[in-house]
Amino acid sequence: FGGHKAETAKTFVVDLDAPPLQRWQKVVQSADANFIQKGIDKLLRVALPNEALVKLVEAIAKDIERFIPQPYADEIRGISQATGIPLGDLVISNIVYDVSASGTGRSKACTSIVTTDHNGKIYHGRNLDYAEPSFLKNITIQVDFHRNGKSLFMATTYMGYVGVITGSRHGAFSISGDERNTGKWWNNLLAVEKGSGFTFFNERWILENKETYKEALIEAVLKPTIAPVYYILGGITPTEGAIVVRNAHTLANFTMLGMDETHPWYLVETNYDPWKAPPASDDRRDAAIHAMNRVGQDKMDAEMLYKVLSVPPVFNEQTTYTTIMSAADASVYRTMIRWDGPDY
Ligand SMILES: CCCCCCCCCCCCCCCC(=O)NCCO
Repeated sequence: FGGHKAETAKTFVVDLDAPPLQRWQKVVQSADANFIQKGIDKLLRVALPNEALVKLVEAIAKDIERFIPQPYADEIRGISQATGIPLGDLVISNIVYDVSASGTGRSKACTSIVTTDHNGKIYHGRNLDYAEPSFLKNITIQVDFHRNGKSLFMATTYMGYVGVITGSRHGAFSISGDERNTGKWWNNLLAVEKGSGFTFFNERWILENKETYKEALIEAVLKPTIAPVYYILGGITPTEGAIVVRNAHTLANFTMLGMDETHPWYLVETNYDPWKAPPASDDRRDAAIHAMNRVGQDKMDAEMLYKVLSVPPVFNEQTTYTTIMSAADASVYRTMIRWDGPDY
């Protein structure tokens, strides 16, 4: 692909003990607000193609006190104050997944893999694929969330996006979210009104508040989300890995490491239910399985997992970044911005 090289994403510290309004100031002070504003405009046009939906989402974004929970509301407000990007645009960008994920969605692509090496060490890798990838590549960052003066968890996000789609809490668990396009966007909006959690605010909440893999898994299974989603979790011992398939309010299904007889040492999730065959038009799952089996458990490590996630079409024109993490080993957390992908 292309002639460019992947680059390591820059890391910023966000101090959870600082007031929410100020937490992201150092992160966004280097941001090109004009570039982000233009990118948001393009991204929202693709993600929210329906005029009725746009109007409803604008109404939600105006009523930030009612719909957006703390501390996220104040964090987004602080980013708006620091950059001059209108608050409503930032709110909509931060909840775009929840209000748009549906069976009528645009192209689907994202891959998460949890694997064990021959010693039982867990590696968790993911490709984050989304609309407007060249914009998103430009704003991809790693965030080292601190509490009590110490690193609590690492996450990969986009500048201005305060939810977490990919993250690892040291010595405990890692988690990634893949889009599940099974619902209807109007049901997602009704769920906002009912007070369910925004999917990637929930994921961040789990990273901030749950101290073990087991606790994180229970939360991912039980906590209602606004949109359907696949949460993929990795732990720190050889059997700790799971795909949690959520239908917004309820659990749809659950697969654990070891359950698949053909490859008990790893789990692969793209954007399709594990018990159904993926569509022939977008079979990234079998491509990933084939690549994992070619490497084999004996040779599996962080570098090999990165190579698996670099095999087309697992790696594709919408891939913005690849993160490799291992909750048991804080030295393994690396996000590569995929400038080596095909131009979008
Ligand atoms: C102010 C910040 C602007 C950035 C907005 C970024 C929005 C990103 C939303 C990402 C949602 C990710 C869903 C999971 C990934 C996935 O499965 N992708 C395939 C389906 O599109």
